[in-house]
Amino acid sequence: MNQDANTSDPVVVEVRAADPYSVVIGRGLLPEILEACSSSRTVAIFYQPPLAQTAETLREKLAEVGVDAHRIEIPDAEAGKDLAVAGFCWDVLGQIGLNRKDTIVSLGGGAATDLAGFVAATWMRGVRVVHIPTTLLAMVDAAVGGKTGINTDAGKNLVGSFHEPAAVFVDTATLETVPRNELVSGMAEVVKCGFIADPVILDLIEADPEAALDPSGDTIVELIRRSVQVKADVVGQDLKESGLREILNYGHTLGHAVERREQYRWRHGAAISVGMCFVAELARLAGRLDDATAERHSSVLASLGLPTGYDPDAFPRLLELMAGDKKNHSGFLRLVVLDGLARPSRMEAPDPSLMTAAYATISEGRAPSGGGILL
Ligand SMILES: NC(=O)c1ccc[n+]([C@@H]2O[C@H](COP(=O)([O-])OP(=O)(O)OC[C@H]3O[C@@H](n4cnc5c(N)ncnc54)[C@H](O)[C@@H]3O)[C@@H](O)[C@H]2O)c1
Ligand SMILES: O=C(O)C(=O)C[C@@H](O)[C@H](O)[C@H](O)COP(=O)(O)O
Ligand SMILES: [Zn+2]
Repeated sequence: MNQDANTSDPVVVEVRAADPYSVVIGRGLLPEILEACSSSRTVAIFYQPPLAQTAETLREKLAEVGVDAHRIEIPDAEAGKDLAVAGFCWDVLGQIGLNRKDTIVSLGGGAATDLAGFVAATWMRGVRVVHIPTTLLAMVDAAVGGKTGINTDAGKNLVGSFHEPAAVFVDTATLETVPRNELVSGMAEVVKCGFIADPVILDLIEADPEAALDPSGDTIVELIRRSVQVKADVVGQDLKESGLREILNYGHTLGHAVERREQYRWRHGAAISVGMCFVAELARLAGRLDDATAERHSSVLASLGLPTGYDPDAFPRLLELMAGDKKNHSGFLRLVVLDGLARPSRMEAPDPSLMTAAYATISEGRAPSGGGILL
């Protein structure tokens, strides 16, 4: 959102939901952001600490067009997805008098869009939210589709709401300050989109993984556009995850368990990278996925620097944690698996011996405690 960044014509992906909205992808999107917010009398900008200067620039520009804009810093990363932080945000909204004609803006990674989206969903039973995702992961995934939430002692994202944004502004110039490990983490969700729906994504990454990770290159913009399109197509058909949307949870059943076991010190993308390798191997052992597609998981994820296995001793605990997954029915584990490339399906009540074997295969040779990969 740097006002000095080179501008070019933005690409727009439409989310054809009940209340349609646009995901605008480009560089230097400040004019579009101001236009999206300027009909509100009051705007609250919830931002993560590294975005303080950007938040101040946005606040000043909104003030120049007569908006009573406030910037409110939230704790970084998963520490922000917390009930006490949501309570703090509600208090601030009360103090600044934000009402149903007004707008909440999120500025930051997926933890910021999830928290601000949740606060917007609950304040006055729902106010407008505009997302400005600033990590790769938030651009391709968290800012689109209306899933909002916080973590509780019972698990990750167990408290939340479906609350779609009024608009999403993906300013790719913001990627230039994102630490490399966060870019790598975001690539896991990009790869997910490749396996579940758009294999061209995998071809682009395999052709040159370093180019894919270049925050100012053309490849990353194409990967963002394709991933956003995958997500938009899915959530446009099934906002509330009554069926199709579950495919976006590919790799997340084990991945969320790893995140919790690591007390959120692992990056989300690193954990779901392991989760995708696990379900690929499980589907292969169950005779549902061909060897080449299964092996392609670990090769493409490893080429980006993502982990493909985890602590060999952790599986009993991970199984306990997976029992709380939101996709489970009637006490049975339900996993998203592939029956082929871009052919997502479900596996219900998986054979425990196959799961143990799949986990052992991906974790072979790993050090206990996950090998210290925090990514
Ligand atoms: N709602 C959804 O559909 C959805 C989808 C995927 C992930 N998620 C959630 O998103 C979260 C992960 O998001 P994330 O990976 O973006 O993590 P994050 O929000 O924790 O951000 C990662 C780090 O990058 C920093 N950062 C953000 N933008 C920056 C910038 N431009 N320059 C420098 N530093 C910057 C942040 O301050 C943070 O330290 C998880 O909680 C996950 O559950 C939600
Ligand atoms: O949008 C979705 O639907 C997803 O599942 C996207 C996931 O990448 C994302 O991590 C999401 O937050 C997971 O949601 P949850 O319902 O499994 O908590
Ligand atoms: Zn995810």
